[in-house]
Amino acid sequence: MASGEDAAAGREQDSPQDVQQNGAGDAAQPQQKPAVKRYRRAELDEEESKNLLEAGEDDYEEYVPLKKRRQMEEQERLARMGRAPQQTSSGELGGRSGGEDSEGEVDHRQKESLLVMKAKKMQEVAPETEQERQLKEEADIMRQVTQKQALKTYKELAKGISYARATNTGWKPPLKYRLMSDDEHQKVRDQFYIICEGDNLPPPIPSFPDMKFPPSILRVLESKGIKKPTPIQMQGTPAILAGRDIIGIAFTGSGKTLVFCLPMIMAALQEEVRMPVQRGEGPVGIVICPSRELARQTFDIIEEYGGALRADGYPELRSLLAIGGVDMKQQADVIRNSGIHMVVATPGRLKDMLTKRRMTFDICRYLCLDEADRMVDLGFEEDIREVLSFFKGQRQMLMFSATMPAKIKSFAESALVDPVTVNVGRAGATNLDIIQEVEYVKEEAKLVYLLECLQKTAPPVLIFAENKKDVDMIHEFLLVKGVEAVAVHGSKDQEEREWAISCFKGGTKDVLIATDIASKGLDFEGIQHVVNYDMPEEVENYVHRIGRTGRKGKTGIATTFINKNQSEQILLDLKHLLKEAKQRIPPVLQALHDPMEELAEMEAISGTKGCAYCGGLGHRVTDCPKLRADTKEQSKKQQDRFGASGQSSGYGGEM
Ligand SMILES: Nc1ncnc2c1ncn2[C@@H]1O[C@H](COP(=O)(O)OP(=O)(O)OP(=O)(O)O)[C@@H](O)[C@H]1O
Repeated sequence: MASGEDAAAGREQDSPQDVQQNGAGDAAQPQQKPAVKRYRRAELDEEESKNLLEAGEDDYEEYVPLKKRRQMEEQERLARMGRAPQQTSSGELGGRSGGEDSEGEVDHRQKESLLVMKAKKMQEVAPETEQERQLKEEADIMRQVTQKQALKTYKELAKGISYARATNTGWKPPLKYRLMSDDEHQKVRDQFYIICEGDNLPPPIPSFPDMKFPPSILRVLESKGIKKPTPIQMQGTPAILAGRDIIGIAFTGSGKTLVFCLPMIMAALQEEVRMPVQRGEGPVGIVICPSRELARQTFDIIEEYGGALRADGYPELRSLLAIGGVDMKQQADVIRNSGIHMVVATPGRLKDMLTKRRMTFDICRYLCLDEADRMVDLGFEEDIREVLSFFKGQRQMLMFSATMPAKIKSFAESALVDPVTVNVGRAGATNLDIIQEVEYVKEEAKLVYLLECLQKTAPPVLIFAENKKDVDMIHEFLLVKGVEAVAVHGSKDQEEREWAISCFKGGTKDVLIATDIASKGLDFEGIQHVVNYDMPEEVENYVHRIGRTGRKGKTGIATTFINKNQSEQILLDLKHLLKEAKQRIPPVLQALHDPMEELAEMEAISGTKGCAYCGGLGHRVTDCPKLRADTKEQSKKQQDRFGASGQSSGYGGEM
């Protein structure tokens, strides 16, 4: 057997490149090597060279004795660490003083070398930069917040069931779209700023009749002045009609509701024609909304289109509004007595009805979460999970919102099968049809200034405030001043809420004052002005609030009062939104130190603009106030759950 030295020498002769690289520090040797190589090559004629190449000898390297090689390695290591090599007494270069290494010393060094060399190597690795450290930290945070249980039924989780293919509805785009190339489809998407991700993308269809809706539906659309699909409708509707799961993100007022309502009506109609829904059966499709008001609005839309179908002789499609604050027995009776096709619900009431077996999902195959991210934010995630567990098989799942931060998106994706993501504009961006004005108003001057602000436009005007107390206070003040105002917040009873909304929608009241309950999804006709009496604590709420104006392509104004009571972080988020929408930035916001200016490079590297958790553009996830608040809230919930009473705090109730 060869000695260690021989073996080592033999191995290293086999890999001449190592020698070549390691020998870089020896003044004489490395210069000699290429010379030897050149000399040998020069001597070889072409024939010999070919022979040697074939024989594998072209990589000839001069043999370097082990001792010398060690010296060279040591010298190189020292050079890398920035230290000058020491000269030994014998004049040789080496890391140790006192002359030559004995064989024993060589062996000893070989034994400890694995650990020592690893430690040395680690020292040699370049230290992490601040940017790298932060990116790592961000990735860790996002991993933790998105490491939630997949959004599936308990059975699917337990049995590891997952679906590989989207549901099949049998719907196909008209032939002319099928004959178009992918490039031609992409051109249409580009023209309307539609960003679409997924496999086998369905084509965008810029015409309602081409989506093959029955004439009754086309007539209602026309009667409402809805002539051409908006970009989200153009791409989202065909995808849903084809049976695909989708995440739809588009700015406020861009017509998302029809994207999921019309295909649900078609699915219900198809089911009724195939096998009529009997007493106690249903629904075929369900839409879940974060607030009762939004649920009612969506329900009214479905009723209208369903009614038009029936008037034209199509089978009756029965729908149900399942929201809190209304007698559940009445809702259950509708199902028991006649069966239903479509349900629009809030999560809490829906969960109750399913748990009490007043409704089943036996034939349900269509589920839409409207304002999906807000629902998770409002603490409905567990309710949705439970609701989902009542499904008996695969369902087509849709999620819509104007804001959809990364944490929700990944949660959503866990539930979707072969999804299509349709994005029109950046998720969380403000609608560009809104003129955004931000004014610094001292707390004590707000009420008086509000009155002045109401003169900016004709009614109807919408005023938002963060707290119920402020809503009541503003309401009282405006009533005293003779303004025709109504108010809505979560502590008012259902009847009062519905009355206020219908008065405002009907035009008998000029001003509606509300908490964020009315900020998501509600579609009030012709609002020209939204006043934010305060800046909401979450920037997404700002986007939803001001989005009540500037709808249907009309221009609107949003006035937001800010003062020193707002945190710098939310003001920075606001500043970035204004910048993005090319709005005037008031001096008070301009003066804010903006850490994001220094983090531009990091944004480019990570590919995430602003905060991946809440979507705010003025901070990174490591500084997210919402994440901090949510984490605190979660640990409080856990304490409550396992606290002295031993009782679960349950869900927070719907808005
Ligand atoms: N293609 C269209 N052309 C013109 N108007 C439309 C079209 N589609 C929908 N609308 C109208 O635009 C208004 C806003 O639609 P919708 O409420 O669905 O918006 P949204 O995207 O859901 O907004 P939000 O994010 O605030 O919930 C409604 O009054 C609706 O009737």
